[in-house]
Amino acid sequence: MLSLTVPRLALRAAAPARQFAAAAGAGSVRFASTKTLKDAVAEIIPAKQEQLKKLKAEHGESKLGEIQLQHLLGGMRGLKVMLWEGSVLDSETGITFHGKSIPDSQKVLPTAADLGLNGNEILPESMLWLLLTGNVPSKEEVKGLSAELAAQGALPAHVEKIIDSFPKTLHPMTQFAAAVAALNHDSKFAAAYAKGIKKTEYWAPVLDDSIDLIAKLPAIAARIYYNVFGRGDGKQTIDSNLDLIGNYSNMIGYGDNQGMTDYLRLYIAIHGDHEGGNVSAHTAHLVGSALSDPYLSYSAALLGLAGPLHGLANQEVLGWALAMQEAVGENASDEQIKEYLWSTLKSGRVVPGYGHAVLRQPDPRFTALSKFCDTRPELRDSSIVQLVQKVSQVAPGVLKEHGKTKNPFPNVDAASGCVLYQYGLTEFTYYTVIFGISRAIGALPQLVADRYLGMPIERPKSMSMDSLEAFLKK
Ligand SMILES: CC(=O)SCCNC(=O)CCNC(=O)[C@H](O)C(C)(C)COP(=O)(O)OP(=O)(O)OC[C@H]1O[C@@H](n2cnc3c(N)ncnc32)[C@H](O)[C@@H]1OP(=O)(O)O
Ligand SMILES: O=C([O-])CC(=O)C(=O)O
Repeated sequence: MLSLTVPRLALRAAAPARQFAAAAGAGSVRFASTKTLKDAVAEIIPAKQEQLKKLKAEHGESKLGEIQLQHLLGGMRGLKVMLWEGSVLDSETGITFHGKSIPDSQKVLPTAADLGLNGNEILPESMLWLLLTGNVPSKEEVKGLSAELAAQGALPAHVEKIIDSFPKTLHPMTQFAAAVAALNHDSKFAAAYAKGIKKTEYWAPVLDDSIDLIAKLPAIAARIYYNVFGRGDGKQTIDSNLDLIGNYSNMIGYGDNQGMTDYLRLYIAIHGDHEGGNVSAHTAHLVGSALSDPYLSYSAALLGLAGPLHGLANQEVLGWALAMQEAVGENASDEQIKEYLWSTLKSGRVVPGYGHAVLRQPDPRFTALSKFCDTRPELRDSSIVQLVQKVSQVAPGVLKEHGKTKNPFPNVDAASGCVLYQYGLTEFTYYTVIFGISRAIGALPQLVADRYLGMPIERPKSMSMDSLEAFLKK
């Protein structure tokens, strides 16, 4: 890769980006299509700030909807109350990342093969670049980003010690969130804030911290896996020529399994962002609005992801499907699946992996993961993958008849775990940790945007029932 150490300003072509060079920090710069992610973010900031200014000036008092009591009591469903740049979720067509659907992204984003690596799936680095900048990166840019992440992937000793001190019985997500929070020991943003950095410059150390955190997530996750389940290399070795997930797959002992490594790339790329209102993304944004650094903000997000109605559902799905398999045998008929679904519903539990707060059609992420299974004989022939796919055909009818859920179709969590299981990663209390590596790729770019857009501390108004009654009487 071409890389020259020259003064950054001398090479920068776009005039509006110059004012951000100081915030981006002096250092080396790569020519043309090998610009760094930080350069690429600096370039888009002036236009983004201008867009926000114009929106405020022209529409500051425009209505975006009406707030009814049912919104306050119903988890604020459908209220347009957050700015989120990376992705938008449509209830019928699903997620788009800067306007690109999952199939669009699969067509244009650099893959493992594009970087000369084994595998054909999108690299999460490519998705991260798209989410942060709105642009499709070149292969060279992705390669540069992979190298940057590999260079920062090793854990500080104090974090290793903290992870090693946890009892094996502590849920992997609790360990994950605690280890991520402890990385804030070295937060560049927290240190810069303590020294009095200007508000207009916040975004640069927030981006530095975000990249550093994403770089370290695989090693944290792999160390937890090793400590709790005794699997993986135990040392979290990083190969500087590999992509983020190639390294992660090695660390957890799957480096020789191309199917699993490629599945992890796809999984982590498409679980990254699901607009802003979901519990994990919203939490990162909320905590970040208090100017807590990215490590603290993302640690809080992980604790939300660990809930069974959100990310933990993928763990729940596997446990539920295996219990069904145990109860009815390997080749369950539609009738047996129906009966099992009804027994779950009648016992007052939710069917994990089904329903969604926004989507009203099958989740396109479920479709993408199912398509991955269709292309691989080892997955096509797997009894657990087949069972999960059969359930996805039977459950919507049962859930419609049950008549409660607004969306009877599978969400992403219905599909994600069975592939891990088939590849031998059978410890399903670990599954949400993999989701947690991914969600950083969506939640952290918005923290960077929040800071370059100067978004304020989030503080909605709450009401007691008495104050609501008094208000409504008026
Ligand atoms: C990555 C993700 O986070 S994707 C979601 C992962 N979570 C799951 O798969 C867990 C199962 N699904 C659910 O619990 C829900 O569908 C959620 C949490 C995803 C969405 O919740 P909501 O927006 O409140 O759903 P909805 O408005 O359709 O709920 C209406 C009723 O249907 C019920 N319902 C919703 N989904 C299901 C389901 N899968 N099984 C049984 N009942 C359900 C709700 O519990 C609610 O019942 P209630 O009126 O007695 O409280
Ligand atoms: O959008 C949601 O509410 C939940 C979800 O699917 C996600 O966060 O990926």
